[in-house]
Amino acid sequence: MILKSFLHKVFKDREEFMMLDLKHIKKYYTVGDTTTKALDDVSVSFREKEFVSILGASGSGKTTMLNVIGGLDRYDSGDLVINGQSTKTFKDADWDAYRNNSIGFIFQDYNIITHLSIIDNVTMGMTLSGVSNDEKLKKAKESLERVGLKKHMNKKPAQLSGGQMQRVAIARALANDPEILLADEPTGALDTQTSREIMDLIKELAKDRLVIMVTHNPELAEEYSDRIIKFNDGQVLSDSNPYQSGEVNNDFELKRTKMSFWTALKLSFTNIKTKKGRTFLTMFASSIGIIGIGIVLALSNGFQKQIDNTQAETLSQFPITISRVGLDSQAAMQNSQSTGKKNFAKGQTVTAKRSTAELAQHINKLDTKYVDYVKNIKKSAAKDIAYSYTTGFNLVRQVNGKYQPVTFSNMDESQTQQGSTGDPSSSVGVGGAVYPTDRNGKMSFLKQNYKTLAGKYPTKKTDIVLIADQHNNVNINALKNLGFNVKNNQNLKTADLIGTQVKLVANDDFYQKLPTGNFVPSKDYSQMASSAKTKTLTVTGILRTKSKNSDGLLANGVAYNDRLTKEVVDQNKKSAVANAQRSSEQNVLTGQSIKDANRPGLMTYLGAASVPSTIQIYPKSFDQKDRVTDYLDKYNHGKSSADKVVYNDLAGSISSLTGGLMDAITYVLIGFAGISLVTSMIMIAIITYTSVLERTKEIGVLKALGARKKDITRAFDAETTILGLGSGVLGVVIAWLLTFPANVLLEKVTDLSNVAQLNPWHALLLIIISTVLTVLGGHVPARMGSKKDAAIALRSE
Ligand SMILES: Nc1ncnc2c1ncn2[C@@H]1O[C@H](COP(=O)(O)OP(=O)(O)OP(=O)(O)O)[C@@H](O)[C@H]1O
Repeated sequence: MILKSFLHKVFKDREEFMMLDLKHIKKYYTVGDTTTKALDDVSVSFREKEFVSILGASGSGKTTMLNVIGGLDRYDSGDLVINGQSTKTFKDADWDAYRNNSIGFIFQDYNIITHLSIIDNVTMGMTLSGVSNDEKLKKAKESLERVGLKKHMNKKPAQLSGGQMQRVAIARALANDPEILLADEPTGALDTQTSREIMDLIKELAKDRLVIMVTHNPELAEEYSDRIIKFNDGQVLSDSNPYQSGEVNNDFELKRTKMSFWTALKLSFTNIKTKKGRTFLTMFASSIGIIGIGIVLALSNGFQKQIDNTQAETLSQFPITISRVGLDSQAAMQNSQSTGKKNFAKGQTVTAKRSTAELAQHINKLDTKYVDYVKNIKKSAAKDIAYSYTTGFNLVRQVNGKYQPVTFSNMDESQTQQGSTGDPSSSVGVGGAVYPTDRNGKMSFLKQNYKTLAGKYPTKKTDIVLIADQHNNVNINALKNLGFNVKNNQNLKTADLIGTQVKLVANDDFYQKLPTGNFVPSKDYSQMASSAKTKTLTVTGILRTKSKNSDGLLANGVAYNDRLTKEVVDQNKKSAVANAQRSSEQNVLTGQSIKDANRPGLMTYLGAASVPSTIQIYPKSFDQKDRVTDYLDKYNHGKSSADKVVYNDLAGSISSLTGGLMDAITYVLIGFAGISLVTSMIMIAIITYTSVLERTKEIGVLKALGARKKDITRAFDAETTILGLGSGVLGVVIAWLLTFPANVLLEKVTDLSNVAQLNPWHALLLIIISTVLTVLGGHVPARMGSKKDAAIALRSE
């Protein structure tokens, strides 16, 4: 042990430790049919501290040997022993670390990364091995000082002379304090004077390390180096001072390298800065897709908001309607599916089948139980509920001094044949629109949706109104059926209509019983009019819709309060004719037998049944509508299909239609804009590929400094990240700016203000998409770049 340390000391003093040992190294290049033996069984050892020059003809394998020693190129066979450690089992990461920790490269053409500052060039190796910032800077300054560049430290590489550039390269090689300095014709590009200065410097450095220099200049080699090895055809021809044998200093340990993403970003950023114009154009071109999508989203957002607002405003006015005869959309759908088969039937039979329309028809049982259920809808969800009873109104009016029967219908009565259907409600006395009373008893429905064209809003149950459309048209049949003698397009004074009185006669006064047991309307109208039970209805106003949206809410013609119908039903329920009808199998008015289907209609007409024919529920707001429909759906849970009550939600079907339409348009437009995104992705791939080609030399230098494949990929990924982020932000900003002129234009054309609105979340999403797509597009060329052979990369021009 003591002996060993003694020997160690003695050998160390004599600088006789062995640093490198090449054992039968072979490196062949095969291109096509020819094989070049660049290194053909080379065995040579190097001391820990000496200055070795390698001479030889061009193509004799000098650079190849330097590259093999420096770990830039792999030997085919043999072994390279570093400090006693074989490199046969070295993995990529070990080679990377070896280059970084132990090797300093100096090249003929300096290989300075021109877009980085001098300091950054010098510190790159240390950056890769994760040396702290302060230490890096300190060491970089030291080594720059050592090569005599203290004064020029803040210049850009392009501002330096050749000699100065080479000094930077030497400073870079020194900065990490490597054991081995490899110089490939370091003075090849320099004049004699500068060459000498550089050689002095290298000689100085060789005092503490192994320097291996390839040169074509035998004089310089003779003058400066301790040992000259001559090469010929890949073999060692002569060696002026061969190393025989000796101790090995066994303290070889490698520190792994790793480039942080931050370093990669910095590297890419400085590179991008050297080509600002191109970068901006690239970003702009690839932002076009983002601009497109941004605008489409902004517009569709705005339009959807507008549509939603309008819908909420207008469609909430439309009631959910439950009629005695409803449309079962589910049954209708099933049926249309089964009849939708394309094939023609085979065989010689025909099938008896109910029609689609009939199958879809659903008879709702609007009994008291259901009415009570509906009455319990929360007031916060439904503001008004109108129950219409298609009960017959027995009406008479005095025309030209004589009472005559009239109706509230707006059908052309001369066209309908009375009694033909056996359901009098289809032809007589029924009609007109029923408007609901608020659930708190007030009559705000009309005030909300209609304004008075003439007269006043109704205040009592017996007040009735005429509904006109926005052009002041009133249904001519409604007027004729009230006994007015009018022609089409005839103008009437509102004063002539307001105050019109109609007598509403009770069943018992209106019908007389015949000896046969049937009932017929009595003919003595003036007596009916003066009966105690008769009510006087008065037209108090002519109303017109407030906005286009509520047009059609009530039918054009006579409208009356739902409480009036309820009162008539209650009155007529106990009438003789109703009682008779209840217990009769025949129509007590005509004596004809009645079909089952028509019976409920007839019963309600005569007031014998007090179930409503239609229930209209007015949701408080568009949002509350769902609560109402949910409530109605709940009633149907677990009921047989015959007991189910189906409703018609007109507003719902309209809104789902327009919503779907907007979505569809948006998707199509985004699809188009998406194509340009893909285009820009391809463009980025091409640009990254170009960048990889342009930076081949840089890749070689980084690898010589110990960068791993991953680090190279990372450097290019960082570049595409910057590009993608830039184009995303640019695209979003441009799209946002474009919303302003777009809004001005849209306001001029459509009267809608502030339609285009870019949602900040969408903007963020677009930036992320742009970045991710760009990085993806650039990743493949980045990988290609990282796989470039370092030795070949350094040889590239
Ligand atoms: N990647 C490669 N593919 C094929 N052949 C190669 C490759 N690299 C080097 N060679 C060949 O190997 C031989 C040795 O090349 P090397 O560059 O080591 O010679 P050199 O002595 O350094 O020459 P010079 O003094 O001109 O730089 C040459 O014949 C060269 O053509």
